[in-house]
Amino acid sequence: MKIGFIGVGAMAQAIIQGLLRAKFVPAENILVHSAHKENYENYAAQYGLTAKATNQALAADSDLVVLAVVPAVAGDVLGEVRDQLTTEKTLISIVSGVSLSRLEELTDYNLAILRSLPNINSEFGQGMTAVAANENLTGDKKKTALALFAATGEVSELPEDQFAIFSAISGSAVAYVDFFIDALSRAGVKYGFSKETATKVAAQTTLGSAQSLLASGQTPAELIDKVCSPGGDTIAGILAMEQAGFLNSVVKGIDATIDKSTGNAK
Ligand SMILES: NC(=O)C1=CN([C@@H]2O[C@H](COP(=O)(O)OP(=O)(O)OC[C@H]3O[C@@H](n4cnc5c(N)ncnc54)[C@H](O)[C@@H]3O)[C@@H](O)[C@H]2O)C=CC1
Ligand SMILES: O=C(O)[C@@H]1CCC=N1
Repeated sequence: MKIGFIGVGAMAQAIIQGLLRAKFVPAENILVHSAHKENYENYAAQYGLTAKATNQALAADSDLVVLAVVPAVAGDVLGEVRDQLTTEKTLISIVSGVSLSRLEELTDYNLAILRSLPNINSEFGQGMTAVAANENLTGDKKKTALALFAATGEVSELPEDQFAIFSAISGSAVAYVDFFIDALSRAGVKYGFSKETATKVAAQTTLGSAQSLLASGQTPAELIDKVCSPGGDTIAGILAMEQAGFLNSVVKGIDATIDKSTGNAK
């Protein structure tokens, strides 16, 4: 099986690294093409992938074609490869905000298509990907397309009308969680920790907290209560964070993300 990536930017590279890590297919069965020859050729050479000279050549030689360009060029790129996307192939789109019906309109109404929204943690097998299949993607073809993302982390089938919300609290939220880790780390630096130590402590604490939350089956609020000793330090910190608007600032960030991805941003 050959998997071709149109676009080899940050997200495509994370998926490719996740697939290589999981040995999902041999490296040479991953085909790549993007806008800048020197970038995709060097990347392919570095990891033993196969560089293709054009989007058409890539699509013609791939069983699964992963569309991994920014939304603004997705229509043009699909127009370019429309003839090569024959119905024995599967198209996987990771493009935010482009619906299955739009993808069908831009290609072929008989083509099997998986719309997905991965996150960058796929690189280390820790991804969280939402998927929605069109009605042509069934049976073994569907199993294979889902297996690609399962090789890089967790996968959840979701109705398309929830994709923008998912994208905000997963795809984009990787950045927001890192923003929080950086804030903790800077606070450590304020009190004299080196940035390196503070970041390691903050990141491991975030990782451990997320793992404990998932393992415990409890709600975040229940775990917060366990840490807040009566009359203790943590409740003082929680109240000060709330006074500064922590919860609302997070929700406002998610509102802005959803507005931007649904075209409602001012
Ligand atoms: N970065 C992330 O965490 C996530 C990104 N996405 C989606 O992934 C897609 C790509 O995003 P990034 O990787 O962040 O962007 P990026 O800017 O890092 O990568 C875009 C890639 O597309 C290539 N490209 C541009 N025009 C092209 C053309 N005509 N033919 C072939 N390749 C072309 C560029 O050379 C580059 O390799 C977007 O649609 C985004 O919505 C989805 C979930 C998470
Ligand atoms: O920022 C973006 O537009 C993409 C979609 C989700 C994560 N990155």
